[in-house]
Amino acid sequence: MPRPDSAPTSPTFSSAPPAQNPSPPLDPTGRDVLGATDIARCLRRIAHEILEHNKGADDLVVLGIPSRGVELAHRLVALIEEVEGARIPVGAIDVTMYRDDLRSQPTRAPRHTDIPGGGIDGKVVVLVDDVLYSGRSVRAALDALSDLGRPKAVRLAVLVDRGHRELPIRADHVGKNLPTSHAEKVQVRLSGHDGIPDVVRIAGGEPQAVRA
Ligand SMILES: O=P(O)(O)OC[C@H]1O[C@H](OP(=O)(O)OP(=O)(O)O)[C@H](O)[C@@H]1O
Ligand SMILES: O=c1cc[nH]c(=O)[nH]1
Repeated sequence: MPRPDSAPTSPTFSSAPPAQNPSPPLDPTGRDVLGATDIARCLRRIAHEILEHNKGADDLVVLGIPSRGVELAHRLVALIEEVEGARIPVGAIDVTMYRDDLRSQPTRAPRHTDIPGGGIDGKVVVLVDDVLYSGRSVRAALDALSDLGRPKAVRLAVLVDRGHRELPIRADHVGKNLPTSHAEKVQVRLSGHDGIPDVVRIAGGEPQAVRA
């Protein structure tokens, strides 16, 4: 969902076009933990946190991790722009080829990388994703970034941190911390990407009735 005037100018780094996988269905037995209003509120707070930490919008570049991180990145940038009245470079960074589980999941289709015209050298890159779990997607994103340039700093914003990190990675900005069991799955659906109202649902795990 690039903005009309955000077509990247040189340098640009593009891989394959976005894979259009249909969203898997939401688990009808899951429980909704965030709705559209909650998600909007989380994003507004994160936008303010980013500006506060960066002392304004100077040098910011916001990159979403496909797939839903890209929609969230665009939403965050719209909110930051609303506050700052300045255009903020926004794009996407595909992590597929940098994953350490490619051998065990060889069928992952490459997604879309779209680095804004000014590149990332010397910039404060804010990586955006919907869910932070093992941390392996973010690790892959850091590797992908290092092939594209040398940012002054990299920060991480996620809508949901569900815990269970397998790597020493933490988010700087978190919409909602959701303690989960390994057996559960956090399902995020966003109107632009999924064509249904925004929702975060926890699916799977133990049946509600036997939960402590
Ligand atoms: O911290 P991790 O263990 O890496 O898990 C988090 C990642 O998993 C999901 O992406 P997924 O690869 O399932 O693709 P999707 O965004 O298309 O759902 C999610 O969007 C995060 O990117
Ligand atoms: O629960 C999870 C774990 C990883 N990625 C998701 O989108 N949800």
